[in-house]
Amino acid sequence: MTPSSATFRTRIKICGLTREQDVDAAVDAGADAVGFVLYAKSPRAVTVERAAELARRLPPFVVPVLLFVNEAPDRVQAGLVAVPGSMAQFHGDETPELCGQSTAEGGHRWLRAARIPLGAAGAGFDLLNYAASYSQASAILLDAHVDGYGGAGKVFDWSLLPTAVDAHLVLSGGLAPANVGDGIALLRPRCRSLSVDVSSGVETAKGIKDGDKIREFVAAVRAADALLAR
Ligand SMILES: O=C(O)c1ccccc1NCC(=O)[C@H](O)[C@H](O)COP(=O)(O)O
Repeated sequence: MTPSSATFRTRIKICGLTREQDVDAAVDAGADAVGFVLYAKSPRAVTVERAAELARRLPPFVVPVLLFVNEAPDRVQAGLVAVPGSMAQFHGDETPELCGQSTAEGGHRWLRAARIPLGAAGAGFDLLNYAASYSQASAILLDAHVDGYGGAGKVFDWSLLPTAVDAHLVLSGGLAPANVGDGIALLRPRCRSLSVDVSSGVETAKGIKDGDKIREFVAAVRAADALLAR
């Protein structure tokens, strides 16, 4: 269950990109994936066409992730076709069946966002059952459950998570250079693999990323990996 090697490298997704310079900064800093929010109500929203345009800047092996909230399957499929090499992130109330239906054509990989209540209420979230229900997902992205679905910069109580989850996990929700190392140290031993995802913590405004904050965040992840490899 735990990573096969002590030198496991935590993968990084920088989310909510809207500008060319921010895509370039994320790639240059070492991001493994970049997220484009296709949920129109988000202040970070981009159109499919804009996501495709931004994604054309990506070198090979950096994955464009398209974020959907309760989107119709045909529009999810259209987005995945419009952005070659992309994967979907379902961040609404999509059922396992709907996620599968939306990605079946083309066999796209996809992420399921699990939105965990803040504070002690998070103890009631049954991640083991949730992960089992979404066993076809490439990974379960753990985010804080706040109004507006996501991108709120809020941290849920990581200690409430089970001590062992047989799934690839992506820790998300209020991450920043100051806390990401603690999250990696706590959660990496509990899952098949751990990645991290950040939006607010590397911004100066919603949808406007800061290159220095991105570089700081990546450096903090690398420092955490180095510490755990000792
Ligand atoms: O980022 C948004 O605006 C957003 C809107 C609606 C649904 C999902 C959204 N973002 C999803 C993400 O994957 C974010 O990176 C994640 O929620 C973490 O955000 P933050 O706490 O700001 O780092």
